Amino acid sequence: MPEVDALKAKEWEVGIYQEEIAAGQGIKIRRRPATGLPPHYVGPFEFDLQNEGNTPRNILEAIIWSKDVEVTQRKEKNPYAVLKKLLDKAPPARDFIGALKKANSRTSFPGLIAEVKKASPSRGVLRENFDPVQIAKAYEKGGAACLSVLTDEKYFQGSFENLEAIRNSGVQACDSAIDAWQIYYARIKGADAILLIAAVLPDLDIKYMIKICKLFRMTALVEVHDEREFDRVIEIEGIQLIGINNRDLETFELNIANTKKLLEGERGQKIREKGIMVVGESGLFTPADIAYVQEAGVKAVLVGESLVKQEDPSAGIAQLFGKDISL
Ligand SMILES: O=P(O)(O)OC[C@@H](O)[C@@H](O)c1c[nH]c2ccccc12
Repeated sequence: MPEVDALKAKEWEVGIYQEEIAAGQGIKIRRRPATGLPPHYVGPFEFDLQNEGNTPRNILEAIIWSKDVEVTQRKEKNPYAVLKKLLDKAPPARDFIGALKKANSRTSFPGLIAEVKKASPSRGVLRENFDPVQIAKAYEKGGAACLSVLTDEKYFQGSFENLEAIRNSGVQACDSAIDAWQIYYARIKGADAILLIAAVLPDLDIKYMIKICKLFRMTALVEVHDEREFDRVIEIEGIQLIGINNRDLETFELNIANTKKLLEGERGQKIREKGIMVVGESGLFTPADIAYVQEAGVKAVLVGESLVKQEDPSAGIAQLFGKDISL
């Protein structure tokens, strides 16, 4: 069918154009493998070249490629027309940043976003007897201001069902969002916030997704890992919450000094001027770690492993802060 081929050719051209824009912003993660065109469209030489790009370069790229396939399939089952109707039935989004601020002034510690995460690609299974609702309740009892719920099934053994089951505290859907569809779906399942990763999303996508969040009264937590990502994101209008990930998602390397590095000097100044709240993410295990990122300027922290691994996640929070921060 020639029309189908023509459409494929067009999609491929648009894809290449998008990859170029992303690369120009320093984004190394490719949205999908370069599968190339039907062989009769390009010469055999180009076709071979394209297919060289069909192995993901690192775990983050592997996650994005499989997410792209997943979202495409999910969209077919639940197209926008269906989601739009369900949106009205969803419980309204709650003030995620407000909850963090409140916790920060109540405890004088950074507001805690506690993560409900069964497994991760870097650490494997973190907790065998994993009951998401029970863990969420323990987090709340222990004084967490908000929750982060992994929805990715393949790499984090999470799900949207887990998200839906946990609706007592402010919840953030933690997934590699690459498409607006995921924001719609997360909102329907009860999410108040969503994570957007600057290492994956070009500026225009971030801007677009922030608009959708605003429309749904959701909070976007925009995650950066290095100076370049920070400098891109800080210029985007309407961002209220920036996360600094101490974990490099391409290499898994952890370094909590990353939070400090990105908040020093002019960057720290700028973020304070703009009144943007900063979340210190990943690799926080001790009261000293919490004190370190707080000293660097964060008003909130996102913590998974060190809490979810504890038999009693509630007690885990008190251990992490060196103090009982429950009401
Ligand atoms: O388990 P840790 O080291 O406390 O990290 C939590 C959180 O920062 C981490 O899970 C995370 C940060 N950004 C992400 C993006 C996708 C998946 C997971 C994440």
